[in-house]
Amino acid sequence: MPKKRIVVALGRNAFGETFPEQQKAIKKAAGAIADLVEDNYDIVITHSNGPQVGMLHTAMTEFARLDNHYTVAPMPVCSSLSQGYMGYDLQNILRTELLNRGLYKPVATIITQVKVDPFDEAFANPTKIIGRYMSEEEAEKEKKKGNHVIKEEKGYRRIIASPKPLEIYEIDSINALLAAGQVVIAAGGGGIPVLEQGTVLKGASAVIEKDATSALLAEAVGAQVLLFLTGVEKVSYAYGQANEHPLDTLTVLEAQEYMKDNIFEAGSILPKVEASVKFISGGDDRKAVVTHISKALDAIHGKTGTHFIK
Ligand SMILES: Nc1ncnc2c1ncn2[C@@H]1O[C@H](COP(=O)(O)OP(=O)(O)O)[C@@H](O)[C@H]1O
Ligand SMILES: NC(=O)OP(=O)(O)O
Repeated sequence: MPKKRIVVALGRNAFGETFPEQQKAIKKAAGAIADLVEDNYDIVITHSNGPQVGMLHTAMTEFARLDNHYTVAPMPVCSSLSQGYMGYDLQNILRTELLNRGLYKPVATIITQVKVDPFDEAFANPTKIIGRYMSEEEAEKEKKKGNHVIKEEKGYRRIIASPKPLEIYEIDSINALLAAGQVVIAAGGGGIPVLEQGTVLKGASAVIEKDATSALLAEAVGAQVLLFLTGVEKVSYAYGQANEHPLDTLTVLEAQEYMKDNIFEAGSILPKVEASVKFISGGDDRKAVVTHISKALDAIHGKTGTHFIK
């Protein structure tokens, strides 16, 4: 049987928020990915980084404040750091999982830059939540540093601009590794946002929505399947309300109608719906599926998950 290509987008719950939590959580993700390797897929993994990039930026800013030998790390540098350490744990733990199953398959992380438009309206309208919950006092401090915050039920969060991903610069490297039969981890945290200035790529102070980049990545590697592994088994209609019902399938037309009616929550499930619609609308014989991280293989075999259809 010819091999199929799949892009697996791991959500926040695949990592936890601290280093020890991350190592534990990734074991589950590694199990899901190894199942897909055994199921004969060529795999590109991408992942969230909201909590991690926020933590890194706060930590690097504090170091710089405490010791003038250090300078503040700009947000795109923090994005690259998150790709590095999250990719490190993921490739390491996945390698072990594969070896324990008697499979030898190299796993490599690509530090990935993604083009954004300097005139993207998102730069004037920050929406992307990063970092942990903060107290009112901490939120005030962030505002004084020039950062943006919003108030949620459980506390305050930092928000940052989230421009649209336009192009993946390292796509040839990703495709070369895939062609060599390797598992690739790429475009973590939506990719490092960069502005093209002649021959220079200049990091932008932003965090790209990883669901949006996942669709771009799936297109660019010629994937047949885009799989979002998140915290729920299915996308629901009227999530959290009395009339909530999980959806086995969503046609493009239904999804578009529901999006027009604001049925899906921005910043969580909406970007997965948008990305799924974009991906399956772009070609034939494509699948986009949203499910819980523990249900990856079942969902791929059509036993659960929300399946987007034309
Ligand atoms: N309509 C919906 N259907 C299913 N889950 C929803 C819906 N609206 C909001 N959610 C919540 O959104 C979460 C997924 O968003 P998020 O956690 O931001 O994604 P990720 O797993 O990629 O980090 C789900 O686990 C669920 O808690
Ligand atoms: N970059 C990104 O979309 O991360 P989250 O999924 O953690 O928000």
